[in-house]
Amino acid sequence: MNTKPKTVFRPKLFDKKVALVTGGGTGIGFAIATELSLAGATVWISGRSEEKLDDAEKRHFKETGLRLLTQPCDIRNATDVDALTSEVLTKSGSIDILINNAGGQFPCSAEELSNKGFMAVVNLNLLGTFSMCREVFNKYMSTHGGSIANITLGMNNGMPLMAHSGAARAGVENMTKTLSQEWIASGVRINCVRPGIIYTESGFDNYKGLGDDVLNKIVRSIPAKRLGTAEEVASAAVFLSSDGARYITGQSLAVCGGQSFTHLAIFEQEDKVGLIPYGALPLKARL
Ligand SMILES: CCC/C=C/C(=O)SCCNC(=O)CCNC(=O)[C@H](O)C(C)(C)COP(=O)([O-])OP(=O)([O-])OC[C@H]1O[C@@H](n2cnc3c(N)ncnc32)[C@H](O)[C@@H]1OP(=O)([O-])[O-]
Ligand SMILES: NC(=O)C1=CN([C@@H]2O[C@H](COP(=O)(O)OP(=O)(O)OC[C@H]3O[C@@H](n4cnc5c(N)ncnc54)[C@H](OP(=O)(O)O)[C@@H]3O)[C@@H](O)[C@H]2O)C=CC1
Repeated sequence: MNTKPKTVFRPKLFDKKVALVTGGGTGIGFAIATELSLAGATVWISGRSEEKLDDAEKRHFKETGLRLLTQPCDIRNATDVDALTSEVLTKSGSIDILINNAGGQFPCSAEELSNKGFMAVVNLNLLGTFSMCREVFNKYMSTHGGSIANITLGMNNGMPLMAHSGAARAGVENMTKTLSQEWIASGVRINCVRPGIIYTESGFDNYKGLGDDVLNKIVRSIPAKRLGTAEEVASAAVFLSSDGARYITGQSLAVCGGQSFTHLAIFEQEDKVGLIPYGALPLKARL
C-alpha cells in the first residue's frame, strides 16, 4: 500500500530553497516539514529533544524517501539560537523560509500563575519567536529576502487558564505586523498562521485530562464539526511561504473550521482539564 503523504503543492515549488522549522520533530511542525520537503525544499527541523528529531527524520525517510536535517535547539536559549542558525547557514548556505512553530503552554488560572510560570510561556512563544526572527534576518534574510511564518493560537478573544499564552500569542501577532513593515524593504515577508483546535498526538499529550466527552463537546462547538489536522495547518504555512503569497505580509491566517473561541472555555474539574462551550460554564466561572 502506498502511504506516501499527500500534498496539494507541486513537487519542485521550493527547489533550491532551504527551510527551517522549529518544533519540526512532532505534530504540526512535522507536517509542515513534510510538506516543504515534498515540495522540493531542503528542510531543517529543530526542537529541544534530539530523540524526537531523530525519530522524525527516520519516519520522514520511511514515508517519503527524503531526508530532513536536524539540530537540537531550545529557542529560549540565545546561544542555541545562534548555533542553530549558524549551522544551517554553514551547511546549507541559506535560510529562505523560517517557520516558527515551537510553542506551547500549560493551563493555569491567573491567580495561581507565578511570574516564573508566566515568563516561561512568554519566553517560549514570544521571545523565542522574536529571537529566531532576528537571528535569521540579521544573518541571512536582510540581504537575500525570505519568508517567515509564525504559528500562533486562535484565542483573540481571550481564553480562561491561558493568560500567559494568550498574551504571548497576541504579542507575536502584533510583532509580526511591525516586522513586516520594517523588513519589507529587504524582501522579507512575515505572516502568522493561527490554528484553532488541531488534533496532534504530541500536542494532546499535554492535555491528558481531556476525555472523549469533552472532545465531543469541542467538536460540536466547531462549525466544521471536527478538529483540524496538522496537514491543514501545514498547507496554510506552506502557502504563505510560497510565491503565491508574494503580496501578503503582516497578516494572520486562521485555520479553524469556522471556530470562534468566544464560544469555548477551558474548565478544570477534579483532576480533569478540558474545553467546553463558554455558555456551559457556571456563571461564576464566566465572570
Ligand atoms: C488549549 C488549546 C489548544 C492548544 C494546543 C497547543 O498549544 S498544543 C501544544 C502543546 N505543547 C506544549 O505545550 C509543549 C511545550 N510546552 C513546554 O515546553 C512547557 O510546558 C512550557 C514551556 C510551557 C513550560 O516550560 P518548562 O516546563 O520548561 O518551564 P520550567 O520548568 O522552566 O517551569 C517554569 C515555571 O512554569 C510553571 N509551570 C510549568 N509547568 C506548569 C504546569 N504544568 N502547571 C503550573 N505551572 C507550571 C512553574 O511555575 C515553573 O516553575 P517551578 O514551579 O517549577 O519553579
Ligand atoms: N494542537 C493544537 O490544537 C494547537 C497547537 N498550536 C500551536 O502549534 C504549535 C505546534 O503544536 P503541536 O504540534 O500540536 O504540539 P507539539 O507539542 O507536538 O509541538 C510543540 C513542538 O515545539 C517544540 N518545543 C517546545 N518547546 C521548545 C523550546 N523551548 N525550544 C524549541 N522547541 C520547543 C517541541 O519539541 P521539544 O519538546 O523536543 O522541544 C515540539 O516539537 C505550538 O506552538 C502550539 O502551541 C496552536 C493552536 C492549536
